[in-house]
Amino acid sequence: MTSSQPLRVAVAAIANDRDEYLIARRPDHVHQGGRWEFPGGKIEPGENLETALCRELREELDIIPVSFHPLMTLDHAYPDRQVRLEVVRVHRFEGRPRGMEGQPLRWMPAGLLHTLDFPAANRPIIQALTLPDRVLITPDLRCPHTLLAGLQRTLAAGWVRLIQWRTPRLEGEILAELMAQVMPLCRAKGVRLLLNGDPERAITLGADGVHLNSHRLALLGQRPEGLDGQHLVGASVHDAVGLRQARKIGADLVLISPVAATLTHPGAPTLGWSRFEELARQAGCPAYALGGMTPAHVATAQDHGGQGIAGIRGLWLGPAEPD
Ligand SMILES: Nc1nc2c([nH]c(=O)n2[C@@H]2O[C@H](COP(=O)(O)OP(=O)(O)OP(=O)(O)O)[C@@H](O)[C@H]2O)c(=O)[nH]1
Ligand SMILES: [Mg+2]
Repeated sequence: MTSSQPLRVAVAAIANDRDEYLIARRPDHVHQGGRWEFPGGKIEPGENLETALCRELREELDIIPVSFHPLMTLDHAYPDRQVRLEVVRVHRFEGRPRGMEGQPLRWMPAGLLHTLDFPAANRPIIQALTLPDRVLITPDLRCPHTLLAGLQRTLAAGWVRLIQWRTPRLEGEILAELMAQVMPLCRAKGVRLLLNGDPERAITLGADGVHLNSHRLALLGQRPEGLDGQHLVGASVHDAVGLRQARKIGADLVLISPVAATLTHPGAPTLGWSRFEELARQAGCPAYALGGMTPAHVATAQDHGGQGIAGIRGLWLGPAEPD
């Protein structure tokens, strides 16, 4: 096998209605043996992803997937083989899963998957399953009271689980004091917050991670120091060059923009959904559509290989226009 021909694998993240995922233990004697996996297997010559998925799930679990959408495509080089995991999220299936090859099965909550031993290629899949389908970006306001009030109203609505805190006009002590109030509010609701700014500052201020704008991303040679596996690193990208850089530094999620026309950058050229899809498929991590997006676009973004949408409008409950 040459490096230009990775082994294509259909991988199924099968969900039940309690947001648990079905995992199986790989037999000891096979590649990555003994580790947990998402059911699936090699795409045979002449098969497409869908036919391979249906065959593998029948052979391994005796179920028929009924409703599913593409989650992500991952290229990974193990020392002994290159794989391309074509990951699908299965929402509905017929039948009751059984380990047809004698493999142990388990339903696991998304939030506990990271505690188990999976093949190294699986990390972005597990990240994707724990990340929500929308990212709230805060409006660029200067008044801490208005921001705090908007945040409280937004958190009370309960629809946001991940926030990119982007207030470029707030600095120094004012930002530090505000974060000291914001972080406990988010924690109490189980909401994660990424500070758009300097990675060191994000850690000092107790954020759950950092969001890198395209300029900061371009300057980095590696994942920012001090951000461990529990922290998240997000990045803004606009093209294939940005995406490569995001992969290089091990970003956990990317925001791809501008997908559609946006009030924030009026008149700027847009990518459109087909270009978004090309980029999302190369991302190697969950990709969100940004630019002119509202929650009504979540399904469209997912149909195009995205994790969901990011934006201010439709998510933030409070004044959003610059003050
Ligand atoms: N099914 C599956 N394979 C994975 C995962 N992660 C991962 O790196 N792989 C790799 O993808 C390849 C697919 O393998 P597989 O052993 O499931 O293939 P298969 O069902 O067709 O098995 P067979 O050829 O023994 O019949 C293996 O090299 C495996 O290590 C995962 O989560 N699920
Ligand atoms: Mg298999």
